[in-house]
Amino acid sequence: MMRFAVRMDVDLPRDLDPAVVQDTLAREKAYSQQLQRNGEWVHIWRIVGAYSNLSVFEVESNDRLHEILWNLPLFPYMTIEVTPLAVHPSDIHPPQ
Ligand SMILES: O=C(O)C[C@H]1C=CC(=O)O1
Repeated sequence: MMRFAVRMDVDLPRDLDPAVVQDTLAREKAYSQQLQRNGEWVHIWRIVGAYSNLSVFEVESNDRLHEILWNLPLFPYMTIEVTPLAVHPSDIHPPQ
């Protein structure tokens, strides 16, 4: 398994139809929660003071992470930064 920290910054256009915004946010929540249930989206944290999140993904490949991110309903309105992670040698709770 490969682990990644992903920062997502959301920037919704101010003139976007409110019905489209509502539908997109509902689909984004369902999509995110499904991936959390299946174990690929391990953590999601709000970044204080920003319409942004910091998430950790555990996936089988770069291609799988790309597929997940590409299919985010909010993808057209996001800037995404991906950081690959390795286990730290000082971690007293290293992942299995
Ligand atoms: O609110 C966000 O950070 C954007 C997005 C990521 C997951 C989700 O449900 O919404």
